[in-house]
Amino acid sequence: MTSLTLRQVSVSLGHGDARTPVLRDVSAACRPGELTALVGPSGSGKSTLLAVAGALLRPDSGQVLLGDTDLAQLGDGGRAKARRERIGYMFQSGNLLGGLTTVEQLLAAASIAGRPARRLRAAAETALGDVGLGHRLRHRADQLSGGERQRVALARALFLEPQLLLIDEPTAAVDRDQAGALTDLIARTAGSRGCVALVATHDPVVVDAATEVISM
Ligand SMILES: Nc1ncnc2c1ncn2[C@@H]1O[C@H](COP(=O)(O)OP(=O)(O)OP(=O)(O)O)[C@@H](O)[C@H]1O
Repeated sequence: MTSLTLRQVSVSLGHGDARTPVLRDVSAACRPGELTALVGPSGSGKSTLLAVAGALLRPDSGQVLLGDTDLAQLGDGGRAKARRERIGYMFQSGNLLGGLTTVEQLLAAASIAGRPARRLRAAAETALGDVGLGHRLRHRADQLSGGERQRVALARALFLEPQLLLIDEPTAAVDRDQAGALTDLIARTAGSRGCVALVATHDPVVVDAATEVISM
């Protein structure tokens, strides 16, 4: 199983006078199979850390180890491959495609990742069943509630079996009951799949369910 280790990661963002140090020598470790909560005040750099961990942003210095691979050392092609093959994202807005059904959302992600989408329909339906959406396979994203959209985004992130699951504020748009259910689902999935789940959050429900907490 693969862990995520950040060693002395520093990142500055912006250009010229607006250039701002956002992460300074951040070190952290996340174990596979566990939910790790990433907490800190607004603006402390949680989303930036997720972007670095997810090979979306290269740090100015430091190591970002996914297993033995230092993502900070990879070129653009290597980082794109790592994103496609090893990392699943669930970001705040969900980023679903309005005109597609829930099943098609997952198949589109598979296609983008270069997987044979046509052969994965049954697996997509199972993944949606796993997040409690087996009765919403033909609904389009714009016909779903906020919580249902979050669950589609989670199913899509998990569908391609990533080693690393990065999640930004999963419970921001849902009620308490749904927040609990979604958090359980993430923790259980990380446990059963053995993937790292790193979750940026302000929500005590998520923090209580986490085995590790990283404070920014
Ligand atoms: N392109 C940029 N140029 C300059 N500064 C930036 C840029 N993007 C983000 N920042 C700054 O970096 C800091 C960290 O932002 P980030 O989004 O990582 O924080 P966060 O902890 O996720 O916040 P929140 O909880 O509000 O989502 C903020 O102070 C922000 O203003």
